[in-house]
Amino acid sequence: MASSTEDSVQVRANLGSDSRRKVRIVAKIRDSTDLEVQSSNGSPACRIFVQKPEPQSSEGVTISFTDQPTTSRKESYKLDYCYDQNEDIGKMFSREVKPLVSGIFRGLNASVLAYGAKGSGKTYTIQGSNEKPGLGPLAMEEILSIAEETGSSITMSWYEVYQDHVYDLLEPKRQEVLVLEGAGGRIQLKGLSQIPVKSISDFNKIYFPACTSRKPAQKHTNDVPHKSHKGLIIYVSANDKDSNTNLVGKMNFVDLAGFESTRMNKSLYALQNVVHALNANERVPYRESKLTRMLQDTLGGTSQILMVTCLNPYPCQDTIYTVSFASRSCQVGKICLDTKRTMTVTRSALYSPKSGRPLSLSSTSAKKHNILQSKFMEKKANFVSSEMKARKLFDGANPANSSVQESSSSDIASSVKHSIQEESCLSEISSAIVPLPLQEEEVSLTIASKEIEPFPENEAISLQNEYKHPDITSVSACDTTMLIAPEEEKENNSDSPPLSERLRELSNSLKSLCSSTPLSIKMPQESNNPCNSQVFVDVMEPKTPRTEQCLRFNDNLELANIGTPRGKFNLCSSGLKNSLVREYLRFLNTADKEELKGMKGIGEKRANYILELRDELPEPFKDLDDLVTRTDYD
Ligand SMILES: Nc1ncnc2c1ncn2[C@@H]1O[C@H](COP(=O)(O)OP(=O)(O)OP(=O)(O)O)[C@@H](O)[C@H]1O
Repeated sequence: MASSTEDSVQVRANLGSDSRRKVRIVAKIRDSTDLEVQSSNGSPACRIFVQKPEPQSSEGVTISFTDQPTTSRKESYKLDYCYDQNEDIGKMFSREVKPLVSGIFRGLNASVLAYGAKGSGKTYTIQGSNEKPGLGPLAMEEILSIAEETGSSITMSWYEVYQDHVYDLLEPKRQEVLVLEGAGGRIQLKGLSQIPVKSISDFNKIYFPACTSRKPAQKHTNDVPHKSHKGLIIYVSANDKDSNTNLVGKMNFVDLAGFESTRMNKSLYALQNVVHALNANERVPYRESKLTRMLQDTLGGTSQILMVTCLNPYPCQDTIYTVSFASRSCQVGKICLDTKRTMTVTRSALYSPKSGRPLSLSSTSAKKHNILQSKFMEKKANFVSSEMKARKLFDGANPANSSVQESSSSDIASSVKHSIQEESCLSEISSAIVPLPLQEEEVSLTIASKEIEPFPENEAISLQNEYKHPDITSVSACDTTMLIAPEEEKENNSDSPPLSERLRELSNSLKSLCSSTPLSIKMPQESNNPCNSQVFVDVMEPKTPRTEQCLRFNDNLELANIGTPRGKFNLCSSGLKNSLVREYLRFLNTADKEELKGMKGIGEKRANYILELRDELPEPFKDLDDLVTRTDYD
């Protein structure tokens, strides 16, 4: 067991200057392997620099990279702390994890998550080995020693999450575990074994063979790498003498799947959103994946959370992405100017508002671009029919629907104007965003970063006016964060509507758009209709047409026929509709009953059905079709 003079330092309590944040985020730089040292010839192409504050300072560290391969710009990222190659896991345990242990004996929960690119040291950090135990075994040792003194009992579980299914790793048959949500949001892991642990040698005998046995829970095809998350849960059952009650606390140590910015694991993506929402004090989208659902009670409420961002010593694009994500989650709601020219607005920019997916910074070849484009087009074509089906949800339910249909285009326009403006301001960036087809368990996105130029001066001025931020001078690749940033600024402003209100506004706009759509957009089956091909031209076009950017609403827009301004809007706005659909789905996946009922067209009955459906479906609503089948009930 590592000991350190810093044992007593309650680093956990230090979440930088922002006390609202729930998740402490530290980095750990892995030791270089001999091979890495040899192949770099002593002068690696890119290095990590860590600038640390004074030892007792509450300021975080600043991480930067030399010769950033993807952006050729010098960015710096702030985190709560960074453990360099000279600082071992024992030291990290003493400073970060040990202070959490006493809370577990008081009935609190905690999560320690290791996140990072492939091979960055996540398993080393969480599990370690018999010789060099990681944070999990070190915590178990500490917990066992306290349990001995206090007479508490300790049990453990060991699980794997693969392709949105949870498996019991202590069961030889790798039985599937059901994640159930009980009263008061209590998570029950049905079928997960929990075995008593009396000593650390007992634990090591169980844990390390289980760690090394990489027998997959399910059959994996040869071409898909086995990327799973593994978690160790340590349960403490302690007797509280004062109240004579039994307190149960648990600690969840999760070794997350290796991260690749170009092929994002779906549950990792969901976890990123959860971490971000926790730190930003926003509604937390736990239901977006099995992993986040099952972690809900060790992440939510009074839980203590530590995220360890593992870094390869010779950074690559994934390393920069990892640090960038971690830093954004650390800095939510703040704006930091990294260079004279560039601005990073740190907000929930884990995904592009246009694609709803995470962004990465690699370049894409033209060939791949074309293949993806056509797949993307297919998806968009389906979207038109989903959109039509989605109308069913509202048409039947909303007695006032006719008035929605009859509402003038200028009404619709004013309600979505803000979104359109945001979107059009982003068109330069979004033009370089190429969504890859969805894998069963992965979402992917690549940005051809080289194609992204800083915004022209006049657009920066328009952003400055629109978002009332004097520091905006230009925006470039990494700064896609700013797409959502204005909202964060508004959230900080007490006069501004909360996020839920904005989502409601967006969804109402969606309904208005859906209601008016048939007037100008025909169903895709009518393939000889020239209107359809025009719609798809818009969909296919990888570079958002400049005209869209210029297309502002005008009070005299006429109701639709394809040649009118309204018709043109319908043709050009599929991106907007798509974006609204995504916002709406996000709302449906996370809103509580009262919020659902606040939506036009959703009453008590529909809200109940949506909530039931959310519980029944193995994953969140991904498409409006997911709702349609159930909305036929009335
Ligand atoms: N701090 C460290 N000191 C020495 N060796 C390390 C350290 N961290 C990791 N390693 C070694 O680096 C290699 C990769 O580490 P590890 O398997 O933990 O990475 P990982 O991020 O879990 O990989 P994957 O994404 O494939 O699961 C292993 O051989 C491990 O022993």
